[in-house]
Amino acid sequence: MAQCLDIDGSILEGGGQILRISISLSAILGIPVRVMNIRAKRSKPGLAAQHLKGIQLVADMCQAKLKGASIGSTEIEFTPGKIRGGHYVADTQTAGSISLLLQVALPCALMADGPVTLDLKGGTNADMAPQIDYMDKVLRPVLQKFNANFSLKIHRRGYFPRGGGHVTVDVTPVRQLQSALIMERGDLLSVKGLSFVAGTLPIKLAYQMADGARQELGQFPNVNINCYKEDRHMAPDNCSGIVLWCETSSGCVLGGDALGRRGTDAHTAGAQAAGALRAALLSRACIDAHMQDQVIIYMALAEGRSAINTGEVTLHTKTAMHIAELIAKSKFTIQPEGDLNIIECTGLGLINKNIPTE
Ligand SMILES: Nc1ncnc2c1ncn2[C@@H]1O[C@H](COP(=O)(O)OP(=O)(O)OP(=O)(O)O)[C@@H](O)[C@H]1O
Repeated sequence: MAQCLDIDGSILEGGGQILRISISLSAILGIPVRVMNIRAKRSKPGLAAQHLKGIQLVADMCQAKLKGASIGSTEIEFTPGKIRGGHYVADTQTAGSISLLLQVALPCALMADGPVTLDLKGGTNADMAPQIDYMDKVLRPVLQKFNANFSLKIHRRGYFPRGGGHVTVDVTPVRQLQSALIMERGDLLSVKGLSFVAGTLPIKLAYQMADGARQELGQFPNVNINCYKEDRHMAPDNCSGIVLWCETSSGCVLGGDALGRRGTDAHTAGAQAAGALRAALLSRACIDAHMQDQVIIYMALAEGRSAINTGEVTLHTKTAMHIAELIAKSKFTIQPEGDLNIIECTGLGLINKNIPTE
């Protein structure tokens, strides 16, 4: 077993993402890690429910030894074993994000020795995290370019503060991730979206969010936003939100999303989601700002050179690159090109020996 690597959780972004990417890479590469100063830059440092359940999920998947993992803990040690296929369950028991449980577990599931089913419980549409619909409509097609495939089924929606959402994700592991060149934006084909309300909130809020989004996206063709109210069995609690995604002729998929807020005009949530997408489209970036940090681990593990043309590089992305360089030793570069930046990496080309050559 390799020597234990110390990771400082307070560097750069200093949030939960450092922990997730460290644990995923530790499990995949078989490198024990000690993560210290966990979420040191947050107002309430240490592990919250989503982080704790996420690392326990990965520990389960690879029969890791996990020390120091409890709510509020600022230091953990993770000694991974072999990643096994099978059925795993994680429940944040709060509105802690299901998407972020998936963010830590998905790269590991792709390197398991057999098919993986994840039953994930918590928040489906939570703040400061991708909405589950973003994972399905934006992350999924982007990851397909890396030969990383998954399917997801939403059984029940969970919102702040109660959570209670339930999503099943099926993952077929791969022998090797492939590199991706996401460099040509192409022409915009269409913008699609969903604008929802749930619980006792009136459907008019969904229409107002969609109106706010359409106004912001006025200059683009084929904007089609589906407004609806969630079935009360599927989503008993109150919430509203909007998720937008677009496709281009070269196969780029970009998104933008927002949740409605009590006391804030619903138009504003729509305009916020659309504003993020509009800015990315006008800059001719090939992925949106939130996708950047989420693809770094796949670039680090894939075979060969990946390159992605994107907007301003976020602190989350620089943080993910730093951790990937530290644990996986993959080298990243950022090359400015006018208003855009090309993120490049020659990946490890990790081979999952349990999966036969196709
Ligand atoms: N609106 C959004 N749409 C899509 N992805 C998002 C959105 N907001 C945040 N994300 C993504 O969710 C992840 C959030 O990571 P981050 O470390 O900030 O959160 P966290 O684990 O909840 O920890 P912390 O509370 O410490 O910030 C990042 O991958 C980020 O890109």
